[in-house]
Amino acid sequence: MNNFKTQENITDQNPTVQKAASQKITTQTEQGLYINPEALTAHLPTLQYRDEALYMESVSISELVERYDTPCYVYSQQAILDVYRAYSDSFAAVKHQICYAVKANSNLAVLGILAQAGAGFDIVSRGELMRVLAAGGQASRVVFSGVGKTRDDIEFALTQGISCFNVESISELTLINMVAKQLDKPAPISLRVNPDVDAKTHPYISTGLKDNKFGIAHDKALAVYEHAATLSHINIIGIDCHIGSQLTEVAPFIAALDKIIELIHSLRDKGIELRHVDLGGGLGVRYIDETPVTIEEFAQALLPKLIELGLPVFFEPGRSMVANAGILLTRVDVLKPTEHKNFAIVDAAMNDLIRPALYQAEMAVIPEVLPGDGIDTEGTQAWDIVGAICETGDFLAKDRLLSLATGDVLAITGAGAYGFAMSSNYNSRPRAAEVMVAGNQHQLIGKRETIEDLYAGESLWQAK
Ligand SMILES: Cc1ncc(COP(=O)(O)O)c(C=O)c1O
Ligand SMILES: N[C@@H](CCCC[NH3+])C(=O)O
Repeated sequence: MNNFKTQENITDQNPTVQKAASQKITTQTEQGLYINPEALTAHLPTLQYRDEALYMESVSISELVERYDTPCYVYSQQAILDVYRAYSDSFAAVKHQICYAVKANSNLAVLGILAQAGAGFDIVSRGELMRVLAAGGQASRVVFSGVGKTRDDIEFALTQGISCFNVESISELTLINMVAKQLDKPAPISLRVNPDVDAKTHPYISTGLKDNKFGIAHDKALAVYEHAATLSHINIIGIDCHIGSQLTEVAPFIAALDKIIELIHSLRDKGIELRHVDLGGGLGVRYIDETPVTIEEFAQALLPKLIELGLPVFFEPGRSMVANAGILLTRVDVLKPTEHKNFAIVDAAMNDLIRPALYQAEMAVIPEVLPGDGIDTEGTQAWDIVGAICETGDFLAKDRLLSLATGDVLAITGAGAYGFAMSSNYNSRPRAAEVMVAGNQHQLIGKRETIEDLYAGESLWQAK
């Protein structure tokens, strides 16, 4: 049986990393990457070791595994609220609204605790708005982003009384005006401006470059605002931008803000006065050993310009609110060492967590949160942690130095954002359970799907 001795195993075998491994989060060797679980969790807000056992808040992970089984997402309520408060406190010097980006994690319990804390929400579909309302959120604190809002979406959002549509094209503006006229209810809008700023992030999650589908080009925005001002049922109230996700530096945010401020001045010159500026989301998190700017540093960098501007400011954080509040627990089913590579096949897969497959995202794996009593392997080796799906791209982590046995439960950290929210049923796999922890309490907040659930809405062809 394994116990929590991975670090000793690796340092025994490889004296060159002996000292480094004791303090550093990562040690890269020729064989693979070693992640020191204790150094990693020292940077995670509510995940920590007590007597070599892993806890989230005051609940031991082994208790959660025994109760809810694997694969299972677990979220810390405290961690989510702490980040929300960090945003609120850091921007206290300006009037602000934190509109949590629902797409990052749209579980009702997550939305509910944020709604209770006073958060607003950034949504991209009618479905997300319905979730916010079902969780007790207020429509009057909702901003609606997205490039493809339908007539149905617009009608529903307008009827519910959302705060603002972040408009991404002229054709959307025309449609919103038309729907608003039919309902005889003027629509509050911002234009989402694409400032053509390099967010220096993965190309799939960069949204503020002129080649990206998002927003209205910065050099066209003034003309589109002037056009919007002529429309009978459009009420111009703000300006918006969102340049990408997992930004670790503040410079791209500042570059985008400068361009937005320049536009606000030009709009004032044309007699168009705005009531708020929305700077989107995008602040990055530490998955392993990245060093993104903190929320406090982010605020300190933006505040002088925002105070001078004198407009209320909206933010739409998604990842930074929830990523490090969540883990994905998964069990090692099969160990398959081969001549070239060692594969650990676990019970979670790309259908549960697609970020590694889609963006080659590196997420940390904590071994042996519950030791298995299955087939052990000899000490620390490099493993690819893979799912059982029939895709070569089905991996959760590659070349990780770990000591594994079948039955071991592993925790993938940073899984609170874009984890369950992006999951699917590929290969007819039921989606995982979701659990929330608060203090010494825990609760199932998302039931594991059954296989019958997967085809409950389907029917056999009936020949006539
Ligand atoms: C319009 C908009 N707002 C907010 C977000 C949230 O971004 P993040 O999760 O990086 O904070 C996104 C996603 O990137 C988005 O597209
Ligand atoms: N899904 C992405 C972020 C997308 C942001 C949405 N605009 C990720 O996991 O990193």
